[in-house]
Amino acid sequence: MADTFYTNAGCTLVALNPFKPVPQLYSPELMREYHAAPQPQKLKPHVFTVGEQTYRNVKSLIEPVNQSIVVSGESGAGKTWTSRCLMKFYAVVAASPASWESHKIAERIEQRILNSNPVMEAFGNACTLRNNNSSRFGKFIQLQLNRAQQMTGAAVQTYLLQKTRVACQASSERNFHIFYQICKGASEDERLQWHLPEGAAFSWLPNPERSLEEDCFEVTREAMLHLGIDTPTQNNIFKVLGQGKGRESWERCSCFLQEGGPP
Ligand SMILES: Nc1ncnc2c1ncn2[C@@H]1O[C@H](COP(=O)(O)OP(=O)(O)OP(=O)(O)O)[C@@H](O)[C@H]1O
Repeated sequence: MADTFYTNAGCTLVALNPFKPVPQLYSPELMREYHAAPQPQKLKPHVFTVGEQTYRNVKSLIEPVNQSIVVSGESGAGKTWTSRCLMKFYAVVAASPASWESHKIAERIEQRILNSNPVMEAFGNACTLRNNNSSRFGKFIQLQLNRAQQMTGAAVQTYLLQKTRVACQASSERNFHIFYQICKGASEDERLQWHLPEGAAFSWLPNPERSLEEDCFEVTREAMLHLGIDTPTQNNIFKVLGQGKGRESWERCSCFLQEGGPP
């Protein structure tokens, strides 16, 4: 009721999911305010305080020591959101190189880091009963800084992807977003190539009528392009996904499942 979504519990920041947009809480101006504050912990509790404190820990030590932030909580608590927020924060604060050329390189790295989110989410997230955009995998994101604390790269390691969702979904849940994205977003030509007849229903793509903001194929394609996955490679990927939706593959999948083999 007070619109206060963060509080401290010892050294842990507790975040409450507002379940509504609160743009002023994540503006670049606020990021810079926490970044410039002499003592950010004296400002209101915020995920930017954690981000800044961690950044300063790397900076202040003579021999830099790796820093980790653990984001945990139940499904729908806001972990994905919080991780995205931290990545945006570092993209702003860890990118003020001196020369124009290095500024351009830093900008490209940031863009790639941020573009990894829609791709990971299209292929690894799905609509569940608890969360329309639920991550069905865990991830370890590593942001790499150089000695001047500028972002020079990132690596993402994923684990425990819920592969069985491809073939089995609980009622009222959906398959991975990417399948709905290609079904809804493919052009007539692509439909032919990817074996997606207009208006066809697929037994393992339940609840396609639900229209989610995550169904946007264009965003995924654009992000893939920025990550260096060119259009012919993308087409091959989507073709495999489209072909996998045929009845025969589905039957083979369910057969495997019944026999206890890999889906
Ligand atoms: N700080 C926030 N401000 C506004 N909306 C938020 C915020 N945090 C979360 N949300 C909303 O809540 C939804 C669920 O959050 P999120 O997907 O981050 O949960 P999660 O903990 O990653 O869940 P899962 O474990 O299922 O992947 C988001 O899609 C978003 O709409």
